[in-house]
Amino acid sequence: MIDTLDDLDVEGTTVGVRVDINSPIADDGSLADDARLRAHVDTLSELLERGGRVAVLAHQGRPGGDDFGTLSPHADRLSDLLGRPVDYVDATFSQAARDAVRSLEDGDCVVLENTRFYSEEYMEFDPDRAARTQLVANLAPVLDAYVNDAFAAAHRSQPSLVGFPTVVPGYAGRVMESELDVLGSIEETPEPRIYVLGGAKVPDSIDVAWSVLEKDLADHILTAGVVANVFLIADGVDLGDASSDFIYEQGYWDEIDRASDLLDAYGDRIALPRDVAVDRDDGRHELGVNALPPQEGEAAMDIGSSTLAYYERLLEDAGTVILNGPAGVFEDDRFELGTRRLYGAATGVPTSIVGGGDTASALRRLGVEGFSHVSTGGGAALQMLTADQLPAVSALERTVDAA
Ligand SMILES: Nc1ncnc2c1ncn2[C@@H]1O[C@H](COP(=O)(O)OP(=O)(O)O)[C@@H](O)[C@H]1O
Ligand SMILES: O=C(OP(=O)(O)O)[C@H](O)COP(=O)(O)O
Repeated sequence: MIDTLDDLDVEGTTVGVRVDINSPIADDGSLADDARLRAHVDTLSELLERGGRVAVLAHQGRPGGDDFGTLSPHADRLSDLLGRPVDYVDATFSQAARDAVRSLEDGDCVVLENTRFYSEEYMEFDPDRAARTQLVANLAPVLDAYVNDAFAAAHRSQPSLVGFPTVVPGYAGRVMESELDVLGSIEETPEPRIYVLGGAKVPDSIDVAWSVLEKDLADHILTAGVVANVFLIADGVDLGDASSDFIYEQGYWDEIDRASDLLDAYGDRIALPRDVAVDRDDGRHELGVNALPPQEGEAAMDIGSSTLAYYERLLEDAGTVILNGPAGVFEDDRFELGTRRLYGAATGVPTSIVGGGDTASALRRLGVEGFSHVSTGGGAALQMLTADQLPAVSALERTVDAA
C-alpha cells in the first residue's frame, strides 16, 4: 500500500517532489515539448495551494547526450504553467541548494538543478545504499516529506528515486497514482496481446521482450525503429555499414546476440520488418530486406510500406496493443510514415496503451490520437506491463513512517 497526497498534511511542510520533466530540447537549448511538465501541474498546484514548500527534483537527458543540460528552462515554463513564480537554483544538494530549500515559505516552489549532474545519480543502488549517496544524505535533512511523481523514471533504481523514501516519509504524486492504477492490471486486458517495440533504447526493449514472452503475456512482438534494425542484423540481414555503425556507436552491439537468442527461443512470435526506408537522393527510398544491403552511407531510418501492411494485418485481430518507441526517425518528414501509420492502426485496437517521451511527442506532432491510455513513461510503462515491480514504487511501499 502506498500513501498518496491524501495522506500528507501539506501545510508548512517542506516537500521534495521528484518529477520526470525530461523533455526534447531544441538546438537553441529551449524546450521542444512541454507535455511532461504539463503532466505534473496537478500534483505541484495541489501541494502549493495546500501550503506546501516545494523543492522540485528532476533529471534532463543522460550524461554525454545532446539533450543533457540545465533545468533552468523547465523552471521558467513551470512558472507559466502554474501561474505563479517558480525559482531555480543551479545547485542540487550543496549549501546553496539547501539554503534555497530552507528559505521557502508556504506556497513557494524552487526547481533544483539536474540530479544527473552528479555521477551517483546515474548509477543504480539498492534503496539503503542510495540513501547514503551525496544527494540524499545532504538534501534529506532539509525535507519533511518526499513525493514521487516521476512515474516515467520509476524503473530506475537511482538515488533520487529510491534513496529519499528510505529516510524521509514518501508519498505517490497524482501522476504516479493514476499510472499505477491504469497500468497495474495488464493480465486483465483483452487478448491477443501485441507489443510494439520501436525507438532507440534497445537494451530496455530486449529486456521487455524476454519478460513478456517468457510470461506468455505477448502473443506477438512487432519490432520497429532501431530495435528492428538490431533484430534484422541478428537474423542475418546485412543492413549496411551506416546502420551497423550507429548501433555500435550507441554501445548496443552486444544486443545483437541477445536478439539472436530471443529469435531462437521465440522467433515464431517476433515480427521483423520486410522492408526499410533509406535516405536516397534526398528522398525516401524503400528497399525489401532481400534487396539489402543499401548503398554506401545509407541507413535504415524507418520501416517500409510492406512491413506496415503486414503489421496492420496483425493489429486487426489484436485485443490489446502496447506500444513504445517511434517506428523511425519521425523528426524527419521523410521517415515519419512508419510511426504515423503503425500508431494510427493501433488506435483501432480495443485496448491501446502507448508510452514514452519521444513517442508521445511524435504522436502530438503527427496528430495521431484516440488511444485508451497515453502513459507519461516509456520504459517504465513497459516494465509495468511485464507485470514486474518498479524499484521506485517498491521504495515508496517500504518508506519510513511519518513521525
Ligand atoms: N531507424 C532509426 N534510426 C535511428 N534512430 C531512430 C530510428 N527509429 C527511431 N529512432 C529514434 O528513436 C528516438 C526515440 O526513441 P526512444 O527514446 O526509445 O523513445 P521513447 O522516448 O518514446 O521511449 C527518436 O529520436 C527517433 O529518431
Ligand atoms: O525519458 C524517460 O524514459 P522513456 O524514454 O522510456 O520515456 C525517462 O525520463 C527516463 O530516462 P532514462 O531512460 O534516461 O533513465
